[in-house]
Amino acid sequence: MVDRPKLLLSDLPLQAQPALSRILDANLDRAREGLRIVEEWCRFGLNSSELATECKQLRQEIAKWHTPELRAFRDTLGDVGTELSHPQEETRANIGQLLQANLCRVQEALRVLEEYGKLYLAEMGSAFKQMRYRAYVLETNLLGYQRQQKLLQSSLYLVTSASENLFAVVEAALEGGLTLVQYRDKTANDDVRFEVAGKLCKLCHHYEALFIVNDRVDLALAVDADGVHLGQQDMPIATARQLLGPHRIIGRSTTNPAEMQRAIAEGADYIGVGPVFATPTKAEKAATGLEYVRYAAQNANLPWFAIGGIDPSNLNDVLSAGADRIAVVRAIMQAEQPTLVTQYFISQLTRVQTLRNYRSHLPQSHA
Ligand SMILES: Cc1ncc(COP(=O)(O)OP(=O)(O)O)c(N)n1
Ligand SMILES: Cc1ncsc1CCOP(=O)(O)O
Ligand SMILES: [Mg+2]
Repeated sequence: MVDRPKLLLSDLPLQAQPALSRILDANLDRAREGLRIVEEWCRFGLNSSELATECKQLRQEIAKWHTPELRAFRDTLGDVGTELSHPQEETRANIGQLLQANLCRVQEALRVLEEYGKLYLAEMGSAFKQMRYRAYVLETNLLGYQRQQKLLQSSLYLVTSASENLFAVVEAALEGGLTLVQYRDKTANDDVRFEVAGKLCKLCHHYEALFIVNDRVDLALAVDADGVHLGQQDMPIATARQLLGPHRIIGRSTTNPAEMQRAIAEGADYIGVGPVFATPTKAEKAATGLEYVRYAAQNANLPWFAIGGIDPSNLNDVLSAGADRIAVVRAIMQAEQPTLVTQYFISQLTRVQTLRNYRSHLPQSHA
């Protein structure tokens, strides 16, 4: 038996009853529909029973307030607002936008229910205020979960270098299927960095790729990036976590097992492993060689990216040493055809990941 609150519609002035009921009815519908749309993605897109359950519980709680008394005033034909829609409602560029739009719709509807609900029944206002906060938490958790999932799915990481064709090259790589980009510019002024990072962030999000900022937590926050990459000389992970909150990604560079273990203990979401080979992009850092890649393959229990001097000609050596994720600068930033190089890297990385995954499911005697 659903425990329905007792509504006191008859206590209201007569002329206000239909309008108030229609507002509540329409917004109860709106909130429930929006949540259903988000729930479907949590369930089928993210396979997250936790997030899907939260959507469902919120929906069910809202449904308790959707009484026959309220529905009785529904007058769809007489609703002057059914024709009104914003052009943005007609198109959704990607899942991120679709989720954002529907979460926003849910939060707006909950706010309307909170305010008009107070005229209806005192408890309704406070009940919907609680639900509105739950919707905010849901949004943050969903965003964080999406980021971690995307990170796990990313096998190729483009770290940018200053270039006249920066946006064209990054877009070409995104066209090739790239899902993880780091903005790295060691020399530009802050005003330039801010402008470029903001534009790159938008570009990456348009392609549903993650956007990470090198070194600078403040810049990452300023442009609403998905996270930050910190080297051994950059700020401690714990401090960055405090500033960025629990749902953004923090990466750490490592060059040896001790740094790797420390980064894991400190709560990094991923690590860089290298420079594997000597590279002019990071000339001051000695190469770790493939030995450290082998160590990472055996010991790292978080996503790790082999980095440093990797290109199509030596990719196989890195993969044979156990890597299944790589990060590159020059191989894409200086490529004549960044889309093709990206596609080549991703196809090779996917091949080894599929093979290793298959082998890991074989009985020991066949592996
Ligand atoms: C994925 C990834 N790994 C390592 C690094 C290097 O970071 P850091 O040691 O801080 O050096 P700079 O990039 O800041 O010169 C990286 N950026 N990305
Ligand atoms: C930033 C960084 N950190 C370790 S190696 C490296 C640069 C890698 O650049 P490239 O792919 O051009 O060798
Ligand atoms: Mg750094």
